[in-house]
Amino acid sequence: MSRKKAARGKAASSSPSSGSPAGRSSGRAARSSPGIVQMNGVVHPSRPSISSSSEFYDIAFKVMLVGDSGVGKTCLLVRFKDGAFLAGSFISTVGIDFRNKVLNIDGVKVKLQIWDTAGQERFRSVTHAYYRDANALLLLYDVTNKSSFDNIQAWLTEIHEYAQQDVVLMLLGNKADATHDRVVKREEGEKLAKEFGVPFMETSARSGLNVELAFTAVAKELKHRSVKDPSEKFKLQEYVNKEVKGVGCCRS
Ligand SMILES: Nc1nc2c(ncn2[C@@H]2O[C@H](COP(=O)(O)OP(=O)(O)OP(=O)(O)O)[C@@H](O)[C@H]2O)c(=O)[nH]1
Ligand SMILES: [Mg+2]
Repeated sequence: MSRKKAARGKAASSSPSSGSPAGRSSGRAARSSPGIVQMNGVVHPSRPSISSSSEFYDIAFKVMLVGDSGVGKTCLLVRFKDGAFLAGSFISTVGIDFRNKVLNIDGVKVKLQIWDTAGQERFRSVTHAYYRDANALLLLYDVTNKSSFDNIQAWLTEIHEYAQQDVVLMLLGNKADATHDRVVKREEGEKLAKEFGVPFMETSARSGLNVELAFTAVAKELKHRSVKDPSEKFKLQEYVNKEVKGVGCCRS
């Protein structure tokens, strides 16, 4: 059977490979299932599945959330996974955690294994160990916190040092709902993203603005790269520009 089952887990102290169910199931599948080809940690089944369960998937990718402590990485993931906002007091992530979500991208079930990293400096060495396994990175800053924006350049340096060269990267300006506390303009985010040639959008884990879009765009790009169908044209930047919603527009 070519379908793999998605899992949920926590891996605060485990190593990238031992703590990664996608990695483990990919390896097993590559050895035991004749219809599967494994490339770069990605599982490619050779025939369509007969299952319609959302727990099963065709291809799997690892996505990492990075950025300063407090920018909203955990809230963004919870919003995407559970459709809810984690209100109340701020509980900083310790080490690293992950959640899985399967998306249907043009008829292909794409499993995203999303790693939620700790933004605090003291966990940086843990985060470094996970970069090389990531297929995509969502780099967040907080539009109400100037230093989180100023630190983006340092994050990009770190990404260039530790992540794969072809990693899919997207810059997200989170907390776009907080209009009264905003200190970073959308145009500033756009300018920085342009400078570094990365797609950009503002998000809000609180309102849900562009949250689904951020993950879907990344999933589409990864699926496009892995399928390599010349008849299929997909440009991440164009897709984002077309689909992105502005503050005060609507819930996503
Ligand atoms: N207004 C607003 N607040 C948000 C949003 N996202 C997160 N927050 C708040 O920001 C604080 C930090 O959110 P987290 O998601 O825990 O931040 P984090 O990036 O995971 O932080 P670390 O785990 O320390 O790296 C919490 O108090 C959240 O309620 C958002 O979109 N809008
Ligand atoms: Mg967190």
